[in-house]
Amino acid sequence: MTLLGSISSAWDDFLGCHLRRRKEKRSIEGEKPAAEIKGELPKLEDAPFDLKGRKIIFVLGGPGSGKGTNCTLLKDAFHLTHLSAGDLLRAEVASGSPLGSELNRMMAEGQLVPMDVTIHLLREAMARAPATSNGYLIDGFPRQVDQGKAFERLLHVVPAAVLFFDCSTEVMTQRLLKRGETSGRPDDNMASIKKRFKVFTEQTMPAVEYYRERGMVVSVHSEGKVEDVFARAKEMLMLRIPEWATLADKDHVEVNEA
Ligand SMILES: Nc1ncnc2c1ncn2[C@@H]1O[C@H](COP(=O)(O)OP(=O)(O)O)[C@@H](O)[C@H]1O
Ligand SMILES: O=c1ccn([C@@H]2O[C@H](COP(=O)(O)OP(=O)(O)O)[C@@H](O)[C@H]2O)c(=O)[nH]1
Repeated sequence: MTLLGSISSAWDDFLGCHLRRRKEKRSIEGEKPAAEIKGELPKLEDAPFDLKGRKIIFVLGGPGSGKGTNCTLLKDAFHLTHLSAGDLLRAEVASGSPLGSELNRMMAEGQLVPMDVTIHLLREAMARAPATSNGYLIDGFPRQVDQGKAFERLLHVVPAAVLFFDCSTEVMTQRLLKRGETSGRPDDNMASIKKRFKVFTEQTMPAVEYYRERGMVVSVHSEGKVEDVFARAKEMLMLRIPEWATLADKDHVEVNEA
């Protein structure tokens, strides 16, 4: 078994312990014993998360569709907490932990990392939100139906909406190649981009469809100027969550309505 396979097994095992309350030990072939790898694993808590009245918005869309760009603008407009799952993972990589180096390898390949890592990082970051925060923009998560279900089940919360940025593959490719000139991200190159599109189509789009069937998707066409896309996203969110209209920066609202 490869190290990655071993780690995945350990992760599955670990999650299983929490979800099924079943303890199971597996020996790891390769560089590290299971116990040592498990020592690096996050502890997933299966307990209600106190939202303090805040709403959760999942923000989805293909790689380069504009999730991060719009979350940065929306967070300021509505005084929200923006949590990018990818940024949280990249911070773990930057920490230099052994877990981080495995994550880096998976991300450079465009693969999805085990969800207990992302859910753990998101939960911790959500708990650190300032008291002034009105809600959470969870950017780039869930990447699969099961990830979304696990998030809801483990935190005992239901998102208020799923903001979906709809963009053509051609435009996303151009943006990512341009971003790759300065981002320093190991996955902003043509080979990784192709793999990420495949994962998006095969694994993340079914999650978007799952939420669409639940009537939760707010779809925004994300081609065109940044300010236009942002105006559309903001308007759609205010329609979906009317109380946020009163939170929005009044100048912006007046400009958009003119
Ligand atoms: N409307 C837009 N027009 C042109 N470039 C954009 C637009 N929105 C985002 N970008 C650029 O495209 C790249 C990808 O956007 P980003 O927000 O990082 O997407 P994602 O978070 O979905 O991967 C970034 O370099 C960003 O500056
Ligand atoms: O919930 C998540 C979010 C991100 N990723 C990984 O992080 C990478 C970058 O994701 P991000 O959302 O930062 O960027 P995008 O691909 O949307 O531009 C993905 O390709 C995955 O390898 C993941 O596995 N699970």
